[in-house]
Amino acid sequence: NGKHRLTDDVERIVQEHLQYVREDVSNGWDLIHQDGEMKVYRREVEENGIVVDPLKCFHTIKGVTGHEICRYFWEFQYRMEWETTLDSTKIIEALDPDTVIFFQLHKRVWPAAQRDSCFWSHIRCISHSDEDQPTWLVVNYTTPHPLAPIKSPQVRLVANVALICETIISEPPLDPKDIKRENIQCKLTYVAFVNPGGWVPSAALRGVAKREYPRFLKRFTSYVVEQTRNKPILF
Ligand SMILES: O=S(=O)(CCO)c1ccc(-c2ccc(C3CCCC3)c([C@@H]3C[C@@H]3c3ccccn3)c2)cc1
Repeated sequence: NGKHRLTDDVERIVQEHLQYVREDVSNGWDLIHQDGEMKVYRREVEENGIVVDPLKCFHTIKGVTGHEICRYFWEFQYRMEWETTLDSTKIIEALDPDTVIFFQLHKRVWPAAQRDSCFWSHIRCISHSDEDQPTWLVVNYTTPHPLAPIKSPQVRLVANVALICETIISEPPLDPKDIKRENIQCKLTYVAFVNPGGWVPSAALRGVAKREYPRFLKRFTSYVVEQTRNKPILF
């Protein structure tokens, strides 16, 4: 796809996430939520008294591919179907067929001021020669934009988020055309570094994150399972 002004930034951040996703969560991470295959971890980090806790979630979803999960996460037209924490979302620029810039208004979380966000969103397939299925990923990364002016009282969020997915095919039939949804599953890793962009009471923000991230991941993945149930498998 065509080169654009953010090509180098996108490449750098994608490579950083591909390294980071391998880091294990054994030291310094707290398991804050577990629901079946979903495990949500958090590290407690503050920058100048602002909570910027990194979040890492591992989940295995039966019946969908990593491409399907990433596609529904990246595509604009589905966002308001599964995102319950947004007042609005819109694409303000398309940089290439796989990289767009979103401007979003996030629902206000009392007593904090309302947050808005402007980030480039990039979807990519990383094909491995050895493994049979490629890795699909989406990265959302804050960027300034003339069409997303910072306007008080909204506070600009700073986010660096990645959704990285592998597809597992159990008992692959000889002919790939015979693969059924009961033989596929997606192993996803979701990482989020969100800086609220201004002061929020630490306990309140940690409470919101602990409640909202698992809820949003469960709702999003269930939405994709529902939407793909009777559709041909998108590998
Ligand atoms: O995965 S994404 O890229 C999907 C793009 O639509 C993404 C997900 C979540 C956020 C996010 C935005 C605002 C807030 C707070 C900050 C102060 C007041 C609201 C939070 C905090 C962590 C808590 C939270 C977690 C999940 C959902 C909503 N709330 C998170 C941003 C991007």
